[in-house]
Amino acid sequence: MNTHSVTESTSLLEFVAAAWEHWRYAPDQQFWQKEFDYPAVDLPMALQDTADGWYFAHPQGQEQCGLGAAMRWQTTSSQDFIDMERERLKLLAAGLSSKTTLGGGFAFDASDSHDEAWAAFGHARWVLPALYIHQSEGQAHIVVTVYPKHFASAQDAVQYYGTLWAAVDRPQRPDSKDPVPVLSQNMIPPSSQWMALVEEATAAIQQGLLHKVVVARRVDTTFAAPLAVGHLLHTLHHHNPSTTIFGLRAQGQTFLGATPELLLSIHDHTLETMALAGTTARQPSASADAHAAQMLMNSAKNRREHDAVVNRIVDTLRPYADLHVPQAPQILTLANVHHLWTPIQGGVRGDQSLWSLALKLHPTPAVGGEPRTVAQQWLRTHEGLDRGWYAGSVGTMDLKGQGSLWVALRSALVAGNRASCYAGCGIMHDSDPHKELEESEWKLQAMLNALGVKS
Ligand SMILES: C=C(O[C@@H]1C=C(C(=O)O)C=C[C@H]1O)C(=O)O
Repeated sequence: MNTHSVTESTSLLEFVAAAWEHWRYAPDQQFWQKEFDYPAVDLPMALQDTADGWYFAHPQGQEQCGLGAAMRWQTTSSQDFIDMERERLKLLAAGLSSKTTLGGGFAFDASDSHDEAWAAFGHARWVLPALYIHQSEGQAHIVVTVYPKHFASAQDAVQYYGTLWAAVDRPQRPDSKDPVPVLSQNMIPPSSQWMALVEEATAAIQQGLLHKVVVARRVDTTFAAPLAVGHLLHTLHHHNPSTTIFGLRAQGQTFLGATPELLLSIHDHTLETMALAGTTARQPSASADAHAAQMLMNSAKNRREHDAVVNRIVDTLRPYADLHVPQAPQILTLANVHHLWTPIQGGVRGDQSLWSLALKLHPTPAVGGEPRTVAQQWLRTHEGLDRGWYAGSVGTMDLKGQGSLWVALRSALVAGNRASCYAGCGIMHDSDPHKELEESEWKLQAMLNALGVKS
């Protein structure tokens, strides 16, 4: 970690105070960092108690959480989309450890004008957390990063870190089991209108304007009391153990979900990504479930929908990596649905960072369409929905430019007692609007079940 002259034996808050005092005599050292180990804590609950933070839980059991901000980058206008590649290099030059982890992501459409509902998140948002916690197997590893310039005094700094630490270091709280009653529910757009939109998409494809487009819808639910996001994250994890659970908080609002789809990860010059497209519902009996998966595998419409994603990913990444692409998809089975899935790996040539390659990939035709710019334009003029960060990307990256970004699916924006859940479906020339509506409902279930709401 970064050098500092504060002794190893100091407690977290003593370190914060000492960092501020030392900085007055060594102002050239902008950041002060310290690592320590601690018994595992309830990170979803810590996130719930912190207005600004992020959380990821991985299927293999590791959790990552950032609380508060030592530095924050956020863009509210599409003109100045943040170049995190440049910011990453600046942080390295400032002497921060290359293992320093940032969390954040970006909206689906960088040129979209966002609804008020998404204002807290902006177009893109990355945070270097004041407290970073990585934990697995009952052990937490904590990194404190202090940027003393933000604080008028050591006391100010101690107060800020003290509040964050209080959210972490507290007794286990009982998890509320009862769902919060629903007051009202609103489909955006109403089902019949959404099916008409799917028909329009099909017509545009039949006319040859585009090959595929993913059309989304939203369900807004108002509850009788504020939602507890810590509890929601626990429930999502419990119901969807093979997905990546994410929660991002900005100004007390939370964007959270259980995504099965990796946009891109890069570690040690090896990249991983996937094509995930083509969907069918799970069935109650084992034999019917296996039959449903086989039908999906044999479905010409789903295979074409899937191949559009594989081909786009391969064409985009081939100039930068030696790719291994399986000949045929496999079945990925989740709590509510089966998907067609092609995992793709590759050796990255040169120094391509996560950020630079992810921006080339996003949005894949799994959430946007093909051709990409035509589909984006079609969605802007027809979908009539501000997706915000839904189908955008969320993840973590370190200062070496490594990390993982997921496609923000099976997700909801939660603010107080309101939740907006999103889902979309890949439309091809032969899509049936009724079937697509049904498919969007299976996808919505991941969030609605966690909220205790029947779709
Ligand atoms: C767009 C969503 O999911 C995407 C679309 C899929 C499909 O059309 O079959 C499958 C997986 C995801 O890539 C969503 O969940 O909202």
